[in-house]
Amino acid sequence: MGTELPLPVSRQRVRSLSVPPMPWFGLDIGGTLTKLVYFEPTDHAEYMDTEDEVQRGKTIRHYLVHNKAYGETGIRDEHLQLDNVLINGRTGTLHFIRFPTERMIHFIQLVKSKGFAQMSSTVCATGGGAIKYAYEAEAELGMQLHKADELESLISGIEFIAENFADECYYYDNPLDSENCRKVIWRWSSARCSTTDSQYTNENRAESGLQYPYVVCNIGSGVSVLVVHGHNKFQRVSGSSIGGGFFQGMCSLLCNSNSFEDSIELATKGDNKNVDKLVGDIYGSSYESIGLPYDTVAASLGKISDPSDREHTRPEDLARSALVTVANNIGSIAFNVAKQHGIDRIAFVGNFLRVNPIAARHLAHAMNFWSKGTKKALFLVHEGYFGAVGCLDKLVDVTEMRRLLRSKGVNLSTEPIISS
Ligand SMILES: Nc1ncnc2c1ncn2[C@@H]1O[C@H](COP(=O)(O)OP(=O)(O)O)[C@@H](O)[C@H]1O
Ligand SMILES: CC(C)(COP(=O)(O)O)[C@@H](O)C(=O)NCCC(=O)O
Repeated sequence: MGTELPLPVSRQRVRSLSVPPMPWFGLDIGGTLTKLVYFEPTDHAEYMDTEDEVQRGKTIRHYLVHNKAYGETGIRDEHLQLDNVLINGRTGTLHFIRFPTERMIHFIQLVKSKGFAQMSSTVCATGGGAIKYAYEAEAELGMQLHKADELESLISGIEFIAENFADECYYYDNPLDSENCRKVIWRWSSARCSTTDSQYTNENRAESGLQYPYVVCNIGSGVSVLVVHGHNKFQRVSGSSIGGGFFQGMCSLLCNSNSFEDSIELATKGDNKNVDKLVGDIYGSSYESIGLPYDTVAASLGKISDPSDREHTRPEDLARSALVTVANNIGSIAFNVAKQHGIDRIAFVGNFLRVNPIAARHLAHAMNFWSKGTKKALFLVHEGYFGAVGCLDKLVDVTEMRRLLRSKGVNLSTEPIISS
């Protein structure tokens, strides 16, 4: 049976598919943050939505779209809202909501108390929490999650958004030059493929509109680095535990910071040169023969190894050092992956980059500097939401597969759909 499975459908065909009942949610339950994407259809007139579906949509819309904050910790990122999105054959608006994963049980109770569980017919879920909280969610709410793999959803979401929204990707020109730094839109789907490795071709471009290959570096609680060769073809090649969780943990310990936003605010006011030892501090100049400039960090926190230094250390400088250390370390891993695979484009995503242009600019500089300008760090506006979008977008492949299997007379069970 496996060999008879159809290839994924092209986007041109999706309008003709029968799709699961509305409303649709994509939920990415991560190590720190849960990301919820709500699709609000705007094309009821064209489709035969049942009265029941339209009514459900109105009730959920009233709660989600009329508010920007939910309970104590839920937030809707209104600035990220996408209108006129064609997803799984339907047109509508994507709304982006987040809350801390530690509130997940509370969230399940809230959904139950508002009676949304019976209403939301299609909840696609990904991230570690889709496994960890599956029992509670399904038992408490009496519904089944459509589970999808975290990294597959991530790539699927990146490709869906980057293909459909021309202004999604950008890079930095002169990233560390405070006067001349500027953000430049990168038209990913129309730029020429610039890979240096002849084994990679543009063969998939016609299908997806994007160029391959590219590297994705997802900076969430931890870090995953993936090489994407083509549509649905990727490999996780590296990772690190020194990511967003480590940064916030360090700021909590070193600076008594209670939130990510506070840590970023501190780091913005700080100067890591007060606590980090630079190449210039050791050499008195740059280390030219191996190409290390004067202002490269040689040793993070290297200036405060003596206990007496602690009295004069400012929390702002420590937060900045933690931020730069994490960014440089990730930059080094991502650059080495790109170099090893001969790839010139590295897309950095994940919520560590939220309200965090300092980290993005350090990453951009690192890619530029170490590749002598041949490799480009790309950033995406929807930073941490790609997994949630991707698991929703993947619904159509699963639906199509089920429909075709049914049409071939295969008796499908009522097990949750698990795409792996
Ligand atoms: N409001 C926030 N609360 C907590 N962490 C945040 C927040 N905004 C950004 N972050 C950063 O984003 C990281 C989580 O990124 P995310 O991509 O959502 O990963 P995960 O899926 O592991 O939760 C945190 O470790 C932190 O560094
Ligand atoms: C385990 C994870 C995929 C979970 O994803 P996250 O919730 O951090 O976004 C990620 O944290 C990770 O890849 N950590 C690094 C593990 C390592 O390679 O060292």
